[in-house]
Amino acid sequence: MKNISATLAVVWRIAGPYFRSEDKWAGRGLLGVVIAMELTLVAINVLLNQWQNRFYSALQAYDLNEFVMEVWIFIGLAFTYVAVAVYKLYLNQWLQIRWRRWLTQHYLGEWLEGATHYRMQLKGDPADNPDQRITEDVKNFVEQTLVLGLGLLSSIVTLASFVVILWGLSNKAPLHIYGTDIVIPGFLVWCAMVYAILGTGLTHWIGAPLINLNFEQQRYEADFRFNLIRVRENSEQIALLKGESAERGHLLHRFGSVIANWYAIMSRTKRLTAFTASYGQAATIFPYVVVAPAYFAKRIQLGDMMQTGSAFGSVQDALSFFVTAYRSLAEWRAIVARLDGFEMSVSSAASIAAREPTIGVARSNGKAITLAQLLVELPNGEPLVSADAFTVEPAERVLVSGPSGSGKSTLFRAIAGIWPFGTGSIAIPEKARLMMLPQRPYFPIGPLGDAVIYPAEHGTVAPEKIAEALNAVGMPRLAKRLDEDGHWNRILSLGEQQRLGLARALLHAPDYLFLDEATASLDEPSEGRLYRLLAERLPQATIVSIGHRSTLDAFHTRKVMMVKDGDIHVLGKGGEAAQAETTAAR
Ligand SMILES: Nc1ncnc2c1ncn2[C@@H]1O[C@H](COP(=O)(O)OP(=O)(O)OP(=O)(O)O)[C@@H](O)[C@H]1O
Repeated sequence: MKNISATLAVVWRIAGPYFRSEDKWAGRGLLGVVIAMELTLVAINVLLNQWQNRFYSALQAYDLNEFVMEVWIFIGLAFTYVAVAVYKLYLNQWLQIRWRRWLTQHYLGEWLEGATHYRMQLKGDPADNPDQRITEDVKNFVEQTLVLGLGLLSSIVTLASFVVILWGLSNKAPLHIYGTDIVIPGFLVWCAMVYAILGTGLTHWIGAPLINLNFEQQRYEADFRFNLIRVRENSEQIALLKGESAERGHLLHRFGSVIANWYAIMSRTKRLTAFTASYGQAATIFPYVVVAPAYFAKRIQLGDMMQTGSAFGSVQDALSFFVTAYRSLAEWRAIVARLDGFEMSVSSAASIAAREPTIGVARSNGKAITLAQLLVELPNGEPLVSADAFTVEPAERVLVSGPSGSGKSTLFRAIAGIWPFGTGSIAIPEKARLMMLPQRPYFPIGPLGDAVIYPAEHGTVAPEKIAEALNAVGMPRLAKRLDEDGHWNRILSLGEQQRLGLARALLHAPDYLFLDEATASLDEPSEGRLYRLLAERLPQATIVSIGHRSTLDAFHTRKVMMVKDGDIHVLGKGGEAAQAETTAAR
């Protein structure tokens, strides 16, 4: 019970916001109409149940006129039923897509807000595979919540209506054993209840492990898919290293978990189906057996008997709602748990700054970037880099060097404001625009022109300007292919990607440009040409580079070393001593 109310609280937390959103009137309106239609269907079922009594009584009495009239009534009821059922489904689907659209936009917004998606990964995110949450889980949540919610409502109303009918019928057909009437008020109701509750209880007992098994299955399937995607994305590396056999081993190992869990699901489902199928079969005959003594003692008519059978079936259907919906209920709870995990993870990643001491990145009135008492840590709390009273003046050209793994890239991440682990502060001039160029720039799949100007949107930069920038960085061939669609990270060599990265920097013209080994894959003369190009085109920009090549010194006005100090590195001014120390550390 506690579990159910906890699940319902979570469902309300996930579902509620849509019905309070800007689309609330459409959502509430559609939901209201669908509920009204669901109730209309229950009402028609009640009328059909009463119709059954009159119809079979007419048959038993060979009353042709009554028979013909009942046929017309049936046609009227059936026609209404079909019309309501069709539009109930149609409007339900309409509500589903509107709700799903809103929820997807909402989740995408929160996941992509700031660097939440990145922080979720850094924190060793427990809500694995956000792609699955935002696609399948959102879709299934909306679908199943409506199916189960409306099913529950319809069951409750059906139960109430047919309990009244069965109660009345019980008075007509008292329990008749060995020639004596035993009067138990509403005994047909009690029979139906006991039968259904017994069935529900046993089903829960047999089917409970399916909840967890289904949850695990989704996880294993998603892991398997994710690893296949990784192979596809890294197929060149794998082919070069002849890693196919290792990959096959890893993939089959992961697929093994899918299979093993599936066997467990099969075995449990077999037991559950054996029970629910037997239960369903027995339910067909059970009510007739119960009222047969009264019928054969001629205490009731065929019409009463048929109406009892159908009313009994409806009460039991309503009560057995959990029996028949068991599987979907189990899946639904698993979906709710996954969406809940996703929401928790998003909000925990988004609110890291509010909960833990973090690196404060603030806009200031000053003209320089200043690092004060900065200690950058790893996600597990280990200290990595420290910097204090370190300033980068406007238009300066700074080269940061130091051993591999000393934390240079992580320091850049901290300055960009996406690395929250650590303490201290980073001040950035109020209106300064920063741009980070990594060693491997990211290009969205699509037209080349859009890939170059990313994250600016399509059409915001004139094609001639893009073509000119590509010419300037030595890629005239690509300047003619701006409209061509492609997966540019796969098509272009790393050196070419780095040239495109610099073209992006020329087009965005940031005030501060951070180059994290952004030209490391180019030959030295080309690297030199590109640095001279940056100096010529972006004379006011401050450039901070990370690089290992000594040839880079010529393009920078200051060189700063990462100096080892115990377990961490300190960002300090370059000098003979520092240089010697870092060399020794290598
Ligand atoms: N997300 C992360 N989780 C845990 N450790 C990390 C993470 N990112 C980086 N590290 C660790 O932080 C250390 C510094 O990494 P970083 O990439 O900043 O080094 P670097 O000085 O730029 O190295 P290189 O010169 O090789 O590029 C490394 O030991 C790395 O393993």
